[in-house]
Amino acid sequence: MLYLVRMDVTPPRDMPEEEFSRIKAREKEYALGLQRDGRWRHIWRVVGQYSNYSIFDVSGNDELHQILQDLPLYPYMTIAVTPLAAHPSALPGQ
Ligand SMILES: O=C(O)C[C@H]1C=CC(=O)O1
Repeated sequence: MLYLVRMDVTPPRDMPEEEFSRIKAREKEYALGLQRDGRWRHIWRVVGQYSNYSIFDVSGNDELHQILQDLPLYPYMTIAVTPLAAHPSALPGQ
């Protein structure tokens, strides 16, 4: 199943920059792993915001929920999930 996910990150005000940098480095490794195995299909920065739009291709709600909950930045995120279905006007394979 495909999901459009928006993640808005609010960095903690009281966390030392070095500690937050370490969390971001773990987040990047985690995100790269999921991109390499095909489950995190796209990630795009929202211009001017500490936010992204991503497309996930996973088995369903439970897998996506686990993936999102395991994001190192999860405690500092607001997440919106939109499940996607095939559009009848889409070219085959799109
Ligand atoms: O920067 C972000 O948008 C938040 C998060 C999502 C992937 C990643 O590496 O960081």
